[in-house]
Parts: sequence; C-alpha cells; structure tokens
Amino acid sequence: MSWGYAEDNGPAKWVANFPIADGPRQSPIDIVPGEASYDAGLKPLSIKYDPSTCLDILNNGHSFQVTFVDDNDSSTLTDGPISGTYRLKQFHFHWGAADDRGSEHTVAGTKYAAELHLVHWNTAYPSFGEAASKPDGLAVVGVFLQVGAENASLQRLLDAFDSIKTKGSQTSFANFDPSTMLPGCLDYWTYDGSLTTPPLLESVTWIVCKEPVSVSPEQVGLQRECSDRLCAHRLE
Ligand SMILES: Cc1ccc(O)c(S)c1
Ligand SMILES: [Zn+2]
Repeated sequence: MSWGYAEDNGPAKWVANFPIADGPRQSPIDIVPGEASYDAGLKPLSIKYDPSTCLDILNNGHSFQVTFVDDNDSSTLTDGPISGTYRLKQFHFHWGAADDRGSEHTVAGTKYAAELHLVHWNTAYPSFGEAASKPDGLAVVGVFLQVGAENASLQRLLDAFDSIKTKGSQTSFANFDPSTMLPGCLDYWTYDGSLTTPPLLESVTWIVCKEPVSVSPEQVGLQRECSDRLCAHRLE
C-alpha cells in the first residue's frame, strides 16, 4: 500500500516505511511568530523566473505539479537565507478536505486553505536528485492560500486539470510565470526542515512567506473536487 492521506496510509503511518518521519528536522511545523527570532543578517529573497522554462503539468497522485526546465540558470532563487544559486524545478500545492484546513505549515495554530510549494535545488550539486539528499540541497518557498478573491493566475492551472484526469497523466504547460502567484510582500520565516511528503528528506531550507495570496471558494472547491477525482483523497 503506497502512502497517502487515508486512515490506513496517512501521515501517522508514514514512519513505518519512512523512519525519517521521526527525524530531528521534520516539516511541517507550527510557526509561532512571537517566538521567531529576527536575524538582521538575512537578505531579501531574489526570485527570477523565466516563463519559457515552464514545461508540463502532472498529476502524480498526491498533488498536481508544474515542472520546469532546469538545465540552466533561467529560473532561480538566490539570497534570502541561502547562499549560492538554487534552480526552480517544480511547484505543487497541498490542500485539505475543507476551506478551514489544508495548509501544511500553520501560523500560531491557524491553518490556511492550501499551500503552494516552489521547489528549488542547490546548483552546488549536479542535479535535483543529488541535491534532494543533501542538508542544504533544496530550498522551498511556501505561500499560503487564503479564501477570498479569485486568483487569476491559479485559474490558468485549474483550467489545465481536465487534461490530467488520471494519476500519472501529464500535459504540456507553457509560458506560465510562477511569480504571478507570489504575494506582494516577500517577508518570510525560515527554518531547516524536510519534504512534507514521503520520502520526507531532511534537505529543505524552508522559506515561508508571511503574506498569504487569495483564492476564491470556487477555486478551492474546484481544486479539491479535481484533486479528489484526480489525486489521493485527503481526509484532513
Ligand atoms: C521535492 C518535494 C516533493 C514533494 C513535496 O511535498 C515537497 S514539499 C517537496
Ligand atoms: Zn510540498
């Protein structure tokens, strides 16, 4: 039985096949702003995305993921808490069964409707696969989605759902600029953690944006309806 979000294969059961689930730097965490320390040495994020590196959209059975060409430095994350250049590899979302829950990280206990993860890998290593097993291998920018106004940028993704109806299906997806999904203010919390789904590798420098972006109730509903039809069922 592969991992998922059901009673018999959900997060509480992942440790059986992925013992690192009990590791020292597992994500997600509850971010408590009052307990976060201010580090004057941290720089603002430098995010530079080239829409022409956008390749395809995939339903991997757990989420839907947009993958990018990463054989050059066209789409990169630099500065912020990281050193060197990290290349954008893919972005995906995490969501839940209802509008009042679904994000992976929480802020002083508050759950958002969904969470966008923009996954970048450290070019100090030869590839994403190599970087994914190194303590400083990945940098994931997390953006909370809050139910409110319609998100025009997200709508383009949701419109592509109809062509990735079954797990493992993918379709070409071009000229999408992920920076259109970033909040206006890029202030962030950062900590060293892990992937939030198996294999739960402890290789992620987390960069969680403080400002959420909006998504309409219909869009979250569509994402959830599509995801339930297309991806793993989410009981959370
Ligand atoms: C590389 C990667 C894969 C799946 C994930 O949920 C995350 S957070 C990162
Ligand atoms: Zn993720």
